[in-house]
Amino acid sequence: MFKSMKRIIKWAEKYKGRLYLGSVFSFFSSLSTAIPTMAAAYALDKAIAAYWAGNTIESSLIWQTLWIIVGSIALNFLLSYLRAVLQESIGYEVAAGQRIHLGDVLKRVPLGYFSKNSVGDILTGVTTELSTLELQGMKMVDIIINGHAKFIAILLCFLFLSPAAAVISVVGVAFSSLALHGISRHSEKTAAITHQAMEDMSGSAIEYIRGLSIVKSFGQEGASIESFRKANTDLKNIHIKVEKGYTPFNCLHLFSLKLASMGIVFICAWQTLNGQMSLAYFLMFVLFSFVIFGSVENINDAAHMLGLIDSAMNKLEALENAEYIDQDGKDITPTSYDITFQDVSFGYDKRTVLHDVNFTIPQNTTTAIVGPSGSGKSTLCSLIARFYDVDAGKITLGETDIREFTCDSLLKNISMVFQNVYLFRDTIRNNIKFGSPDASEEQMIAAAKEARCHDFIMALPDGYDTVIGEGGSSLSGGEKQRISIARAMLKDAPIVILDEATASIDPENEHLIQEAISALTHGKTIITIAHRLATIENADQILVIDGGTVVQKGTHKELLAQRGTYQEFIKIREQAEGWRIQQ
Ligand SMILES: Nc1ncnc2c1ncn2[C@@H]1O[C@H](COP(=O)(O)OP(=O)(O)OP(=O)(O)O)[C@@H](O)[C@H]1O
Repeated sequence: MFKSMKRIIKWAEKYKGRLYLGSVFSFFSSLSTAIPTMAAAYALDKAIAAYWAGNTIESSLIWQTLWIIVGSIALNFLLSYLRAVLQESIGYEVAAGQRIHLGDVLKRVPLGYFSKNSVGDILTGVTTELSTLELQGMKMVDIIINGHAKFIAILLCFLFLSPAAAVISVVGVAFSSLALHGISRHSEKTAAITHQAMEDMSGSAIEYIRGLSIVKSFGQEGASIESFRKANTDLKNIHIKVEKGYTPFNCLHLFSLKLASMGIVFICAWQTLNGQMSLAYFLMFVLFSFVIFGSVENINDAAHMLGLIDSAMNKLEALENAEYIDQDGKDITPTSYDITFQDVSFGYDKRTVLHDVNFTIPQNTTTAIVGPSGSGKSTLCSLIARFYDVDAGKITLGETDIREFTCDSLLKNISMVFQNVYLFRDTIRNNIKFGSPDASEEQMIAAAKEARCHDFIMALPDGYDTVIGEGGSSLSGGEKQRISIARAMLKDAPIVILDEATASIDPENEHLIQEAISALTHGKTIITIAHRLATIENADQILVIDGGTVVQKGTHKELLAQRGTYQEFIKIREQAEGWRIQQ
């Protein structure tokens, strides 16, 4: 339990001063809660003594007692307030910083990380697990420190007035600590399983929601609802099992404290009957016997929660320690924008996808990459942007191996337009300005005009302030494409990687997208996964990829003259587009 607490304090290291000062206030606030009862007992004792002596009760005693009670209540309020001000926001402040940091970590890990770790795992880490720490971390530290502080404060009074009652209290707390240790151990053992079940639940919920359109269109519930149901049942069963395992320790913890309360009442009654304690102090002890353990009782929940927090911290540490792809990268400005692949091989996991790839893309030229589905075209583009690192060989930009760049300094030079456009749930303005947050309104509108999307944006009721749905769900495929082109245009990077849309876009949209692409690529180094014959024909260089290697390389004319994959490919494209090109 204390080990977990130390971890939380380390987590909030930046705010350690506030945390400790808050604990000091917490201790004195606990001490001040005992003062009214003690003052009342003292006054009652004096009053009873005066009554038996036949004297009148001095009014000054009543007033002094009253002022002490009012003063200690006010002091308690002030100290509790100061503790709350100092401690309660710490969790939120640390978690907010950590969330940004985790976002940065995820931006810098290789994309392979997301294949090895499920979205559910990562999502649970940055949301649920971090929230557990954020909402509960400081509270648990307070419950444990405050719980013990309150106990020690009242124990000091006991030591002063009845050492026997103090001994019984310590024995009661010692027994309850054994039970708390059991709760901690049980929680440590089960927390990882509980978190895994929560991650599975998130993962299957994401999968189910993502696949809903398919589920509806096929009128089937399918495997996704099955795994959602299974994850739900597993989570319920694990929660019930954990609660059942925790109940005996919890009962033992509460039982030892209740037994100690009864022991205090008995010993004080015995001392009163023997004339060793006054009636007033006996009443005070009866009251204290109920409150002394009140704060220690709450520690059982904290002990259980600390196990969960520990497991959440393990998960967050694993996320934070993920290796950056650009760990040793430097901010480099390339000497030119020539891109060269030298003996490049690469595979996802163990399966090699690219073998000994060699080619050069000279600056300010257009290279079309063609080849059958699954041949490795997108993988080539991902390697240029360093979404993954090559397994063998090297890729250079200018004269420099791209592994020497930081991701930011490399990607500053590259704009990418994907077939599957992702737009953020934000305004159209912010989506266009995503890669260039400092761009002016005029520059943003100019890019939108060049990308042929200004007119349809202005026709929307809120224009550029229109908030689009997650992933761009409230726009058509063609509109999303053009916004992504405007985004790339505004970035104005010297290298453009383009995955040409093959989706069945209507002729009007295709025409607009082609116009937008021509504006985007003017005077740049272009690498395009090309499907349209016009693009292929006009490229300065065509790379034909098949089975993960470059099988042909040259201009359209040169390749058409050769027998091979390219001729086949062109034949199929001609049939698809319904026209023949002139040789
Ligand atoms: N993230 C990934 N993890 C594992 N394997 C992958 C991953 N992405 C692609 N692959 C595999 O790598 C091979 C090449 O894929 P790639 O997407 O580069 O082909 P492509 O030529 O672009 O295909 P298409 O024209 O259909 O988009 C395929 O066999 C594919 O299954």
